[in-house]
Parts: sequence; structure tokens; C-alpha cells
Amino acid sequence: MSQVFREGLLDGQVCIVTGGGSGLGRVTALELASLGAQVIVCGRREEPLQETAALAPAGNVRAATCDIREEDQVDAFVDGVVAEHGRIDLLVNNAGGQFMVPAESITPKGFRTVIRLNVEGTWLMTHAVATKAMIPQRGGKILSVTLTPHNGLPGMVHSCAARAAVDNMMKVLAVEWARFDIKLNAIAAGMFGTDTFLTKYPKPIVDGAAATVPLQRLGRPEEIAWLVAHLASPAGDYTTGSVIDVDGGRNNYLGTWPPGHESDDAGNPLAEARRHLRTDEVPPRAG
Ligand SMILES: CCC/C=C/C(=O)SCCNC(=O)CCNC(=O)[C@H](O)C(C)(C)COP(=O)([O-])OP(=O)([O-])OC[C@H]1O[C@@H](n2cnc3c(N)ncnc32)[C@H](O)[C@@H]1OP(=O)([O-])[O-]
Ligand SMILES: NC(=O)C1=CN([C@@H]2O[C@H](COP(=O)(O)OP(=O)(O)OC[C@H]3O[C@@H](n4cnc5c(N)ncnc54)[C@H](OP(=O)(O)O)[C@@H]3O)[C@@H](O)[C@H]2O)C=CC1
Repeated sequence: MSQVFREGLLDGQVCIVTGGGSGLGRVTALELASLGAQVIVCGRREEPLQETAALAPAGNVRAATCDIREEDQVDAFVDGVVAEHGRIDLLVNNAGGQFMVPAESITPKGFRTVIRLNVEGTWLMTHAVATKAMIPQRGGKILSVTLTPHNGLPGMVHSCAARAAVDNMMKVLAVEWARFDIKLNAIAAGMFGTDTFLTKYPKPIVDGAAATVPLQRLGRPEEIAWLVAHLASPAGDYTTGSVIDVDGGRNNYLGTWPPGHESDDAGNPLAEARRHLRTDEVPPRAG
């Protein structure tokens, strides 16, 4: 049962969540399923996908392997969903990722790997779902998980370039495919305490992450899932072409307020003293 939305909110919807075998994708798939949607999760590995399916009490999550970088696999996967369910109402492009290294250490192959996964994989899924289901049925929603801060993350230049491309892809398609009533948005995630986030990156970066967020904590995966459910519901029918930041304020300011060296002994922000003008200082009126 959802902690936020009413039962049956998404009854009858057919939703795909890529990368639904773990982290944000799993929690999102289970939230959509708890609201009545039929959800199909895909990823490269069968086992985690089956685990997600087994976690849905109503049995309305189905697992299917698909590498989003391979167009034959994407075509077969989307054809299979349309053959079984007749339509697709929501695609969540959540599968993605990168490795964190200084830019000068990224080889041409490494750069290509990250662009191919995040940009090309997202494009292949988006194009297949639109042409095979959403354009013929005249409607649907596509959400792509990208990242903040939008001015970039040092150590992840390939991924930052890729996610900026996806943000823009959603905006352009929101204009082109408005005539088919397809709504597309990007959800730019800050830092979320998923298993991958907590184990993949260097420990000092993980340990220090919350301190770089104005709200002073990592995001909780359900905070992405709830936004996806909101946008999938009628509440999202007028939102398209947006990049929605879910990042505890991190995109606006890299740190807390006030920073240590700019606060008084009580931790209050420093401020200049107000200059009070006495009446005998008021200059005489000109003329
Ligand atoms: C602050 C953080 C905010 C964001 C958080 C999140 O997103 S959390 C969620 C994050 N979730 C995820 O990221 C999950 C998804 N991510 C993944 O599947 C992988 O990280 C992937 C994107 C590399 C693709 O994997 P794959 O199996 O397709 O590829 P592969 O392994 O075979 O590598 C291909 C090539 O890439 C290069 N290269 C790779 N690693 C390094 C490195 N450490 N060093 C240098 N280079 C590296 C290398 O060129 C390699 O070729 P080589 O030299 O071996 O011939
Ligand atoms: N956690 C965070 O702080 C942030 C996460 N993000 C993004 O959010 C998304 C989810 O992240 P998170 O849950 O933390 O990470 P995970 O690593 O748990 O999720 C990535 C998922 O994508 C799947 N995947 C990877 N490559 C492919 C592929 N080629 N084809 C199909 N599926 C693939 C993986 O499954 P499999 O390996 O079986 O294919 C996995 O389930 C990612 O795009 C991530 O970059 C963005 C900002 C911050």
C-alpha cells in the first residue's frame, strides 16, 4: 500500500521501468504496482528483476531481460509488452550509470560506454515505446532519470554530458510529440542512498555526500518513486518538457548555509550591521 497515494490510482496503466531490478528502479516499480499498475521491469540480469517481481504482493510486476543499448533487444522487449498488454502508458528510463574517474583518465572506449548507455539506450527505449505504442494509441508519458547539479560533477564528465543530453532530449520530444499527447520530463536526481551509490564510489565521497546537500541528507528512493507516481497520475497531465530537480537543494548551492567560516559563535549567518540614519544627519532638501 502506498504511504502517499490512494489505492487504485493507476489501475489499468501499463508501465515499464528500466533498471527495475535494483535501487531507484525497484522502489519505483513497486510503488507503481501498489497503485494498481501492471509493471514490466527490465535490465541485463534476470535474478534481481525476478526479486523485484517477487516483492509485489499483487503479482503485477513482470520481469524481462533487455539490454537497452541493443536495438534488437529493445525492439523485441517493447514488441513483447505491446503483444501482451496492448498498450504502454508510462516508460521510466531509469537504467543508467557511470564510473567516477578524473577526465584525463577516461579513454575513448570509456567515454563511449557511458554515452551509449545513458544517451543511446535512453533514446532507443524512448523511440521504440513511442513508435510502437504511444504514437499509435495517441498518448503516454515518458520520464527519464538524470542528475544534478546541472553545472556538472567533477569526476563524471562523461555522465554529466550524457545526462544534459537526455534533459534536452526530453524537452525537444515534449514539443515534437505534444501532437500525439505524449508528455516527457526528466527527473534530475541528486544523491540517493541506494546500494550502488553506497558501495560503488570511493568511501570518503560517500561519507561526505550528505554534507554537500542543503537539506543535509541523502535522498530516499521513495522520494523519486512518489514523484513518478504523481506524474503518472492525472496530476501530471499538464507537466511536459520539464527537468524536475529532486536533490535537497543541491543544484542551487553546493553546501549548507551558513558555512562554518561565515557564521557567528551561535551558528547564525554573519550580516552587516544596519546603518541607522539619525534625523539630524538627514541632508537638507535640494533647492
Ligand atoms: C555522486 C554520484 C551521483 C550519481 C550516482 C549514481 O548514478 S549511482 C548509480 C550508478 N549505477 C551504475 O553506474 C550502474 C550501471 N553502471 C555500469 O553498468 C558500469 O558502471 C558502466 C557504465 C561502466 C557500464 O558497464 P559495462 O559492463 O558496459 O562496461 P565495462 O565495465 O566493460 O567497461 C567498459 C569500459 O568503460 C571504461 N571503464 C569502466 N569502468 C572504469 C573505471 N572504473 N575507470 C576507468 N574506466 C572504466 C573502460 O574503458 C572499460 O573498457 P575496458 O578498459 O575494460 O576495456
Ligand atoms: N543513486 C543516486 O544517487 C543517483 C542515481 N542516478 C541515476 O538513477 C538511476 C538509478 O540509480 P541507482 O538505483 O542508484 O543505481 P543502480 O545501479 O541500482 O541501478 C541501475 C540499474 O540499471 C540497470 N542497467 C544498467 N545498465 C543497463 C543496460 N545496459 N540495460 C538495461 N539495464 C541496465 C541495472 O541492472 P543490470 O545491471 O542488471 O542491467 C540496474 O538495475 C541510474 O540511471 C543512476 O545513474 C542519478 C543521480 C543520483
